[in-house]
Amino acid sequence: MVDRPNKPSAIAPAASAPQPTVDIADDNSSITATLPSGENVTVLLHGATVTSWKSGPGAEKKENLWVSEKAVLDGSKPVRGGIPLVFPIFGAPPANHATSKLPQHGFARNLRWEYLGKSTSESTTSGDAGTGPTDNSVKLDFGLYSANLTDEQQDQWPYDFGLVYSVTLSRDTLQTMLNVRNEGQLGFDFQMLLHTYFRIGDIGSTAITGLSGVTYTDKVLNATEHAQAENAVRIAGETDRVYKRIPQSTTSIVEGDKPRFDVVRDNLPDTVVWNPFKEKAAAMADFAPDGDYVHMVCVEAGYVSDWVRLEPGDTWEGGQRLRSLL
Ligand SMILES: O=P(O)(O)OC[C@H]1O[C@H](O)[C@H](O)[C@@H](O)[C@@H]1O
Repeated sequence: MVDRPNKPSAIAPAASAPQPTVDIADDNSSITATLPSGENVTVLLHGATVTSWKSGPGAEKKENLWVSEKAVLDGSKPVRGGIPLVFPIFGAPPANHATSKLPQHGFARNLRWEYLGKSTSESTTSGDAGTGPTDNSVKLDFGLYSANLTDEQQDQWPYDFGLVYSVTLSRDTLQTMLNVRNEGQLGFDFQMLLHTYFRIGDIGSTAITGLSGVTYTDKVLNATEHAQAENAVRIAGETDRVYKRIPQSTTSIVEGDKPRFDVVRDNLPDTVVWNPFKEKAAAMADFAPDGDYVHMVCVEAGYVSDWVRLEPGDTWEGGQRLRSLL
């Protein structure tokens, strides 16, 4: 028999057993963080786009985000799905404005971000004091700086800035926060938006609530202004609405009579509700399968009805907390 004096004791005391830790996988194009309880998030460095977020009570975690089967993930165009980050302009830029030369939705979703690292935390949930199960969370930080822009992009938007985007995963929530710092000598104006594509069962039985009484611009109806009369926004055709200066902080996505997601805005006054529906979905080269518009809805928290003004040396922070109710 082989003598193995250094073999660790098989009956080590429980207290010294290693605690399960957050797993981080980095394949040089994306970062995936997995909690010991199985929830996970993947962030593509291209655009710092969240491309997957899985959670749920059982061992089999469920995908919360919709990503097109034809989404382009190689950095040559923005990702059709997940959470693309829109900065410093939402939509087509206005004429005669500092953003006029930028592409639709700006440059942040088109550039490779830097992974800055992770921080983890643990909290003990209720139960007997100190002995309940442990809840882990992990925060992934990503950075984009004016120096990361091409010369052409720097000419198109000639400001010095630093962006830090923090994606925090905990048991049933995903928080995404953007910190914007003006590092230059000139003040600038920007818009930002978190273009979240939620995966849903069926658009026909889905409603968006929490927008009652809010004024919106209907981009499908020639940018006309309306007030949201009903509590539930239902989608039965192409929908593209900018809900502005919303007093309530939470917007919910309800499937049938069951709440499915809560979107809690932090320092973001507006929300865009978008579904391309049948014809527009079929016309988009990177939207697949064509019929999947029934399985997605975009509820996009942002600062888009106005501009955020940032003077030299100042910082601004805003974002969202998504809760998956499974
Ligand atoms: O095709 P994209 O540039 O990704 O934009 C997709 C959509 O984004 C937002 O929801 C806008 O309100 C829509 O007008 C736009 O069509």
